[in-house]
Amino acid sequence: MDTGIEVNNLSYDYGPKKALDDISFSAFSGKFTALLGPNGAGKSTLYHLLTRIMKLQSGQIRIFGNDLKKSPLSAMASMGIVFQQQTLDLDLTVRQNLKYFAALHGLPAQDLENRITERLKSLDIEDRGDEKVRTLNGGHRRRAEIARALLHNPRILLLDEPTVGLDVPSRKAIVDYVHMLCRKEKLTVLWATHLVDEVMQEDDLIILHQGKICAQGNVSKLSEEHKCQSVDDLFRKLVMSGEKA
Ligand SMILES: Nc1ncnc2c1ncn2[C@@H]1O[C@H](COP(=O)(O)OP(=O)(O)OP(=O)(O)O)[C@@H](O)[C@H]1O
Repeated sequence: MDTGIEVNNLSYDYGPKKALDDISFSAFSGKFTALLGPNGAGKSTLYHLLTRIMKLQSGQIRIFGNDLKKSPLSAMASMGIVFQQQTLDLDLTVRQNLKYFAALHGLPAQDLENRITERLKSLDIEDRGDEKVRTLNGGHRRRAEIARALLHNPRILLLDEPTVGLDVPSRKAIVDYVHMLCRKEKLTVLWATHLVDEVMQEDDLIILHQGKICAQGNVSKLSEEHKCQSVDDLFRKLVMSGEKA
């Protein structure tokens, strides 16, 4: 199993506020790694460092073995990103948004229409392709953003709380789709959430709390080790009670 993301001894502070405190973890190809943490745990800070929106202060990030600081372009080219805040242009159609992204990233024009169609089909929104994003509901907007993030066939998909504000069926559809995609395309998925029901038994889990990792590993193994029946139990035990893994 290839290591898509390797984070070593990463710390980040906003002045006196320590947002990440010496965290280390790996995320692997073909694995859905859930980064679970309550509000303020440090999830967005980590995503901003992984996507180079913010500069590293201390620690190291490797993307498929390459230091993100030393080889930023190849690392970034292998990433698809879905941010917490929606970033589609509401007055463009779904297809226009995807084409604009392709142009910005210098993707070849050849066969682009077909590739867009394929991605929209796989997310079950092909019929909405020529509609302005403004007319779409939150779930369909999110699917369009995922289709866009996958257009350049990245090996890593980073999603920062992608289901915030969605209703339960839309949430479930997106969670299921990304799990399926992860298996099928052997993607390294890092999925930040504060919702325990988005994590499945076969996933890898990182529990982040107040900038520190309180547990990490395969969900089934962690549940067994901590004698927990569910991710919810595990989260309560480790985060609420402050027990260390
Ligand atoms: N620009 C900033 N200046 C000062 N403190 C900040 C800043 N951004 C984040 N923080 C603090 O750093 C900590 C981690 O925040 P971060 O946004 O990374 O957490 P999060 O897990 O993504 O939370 P949320 O789910 O609410 O977005 C929090 O205590 C937050 O208040």
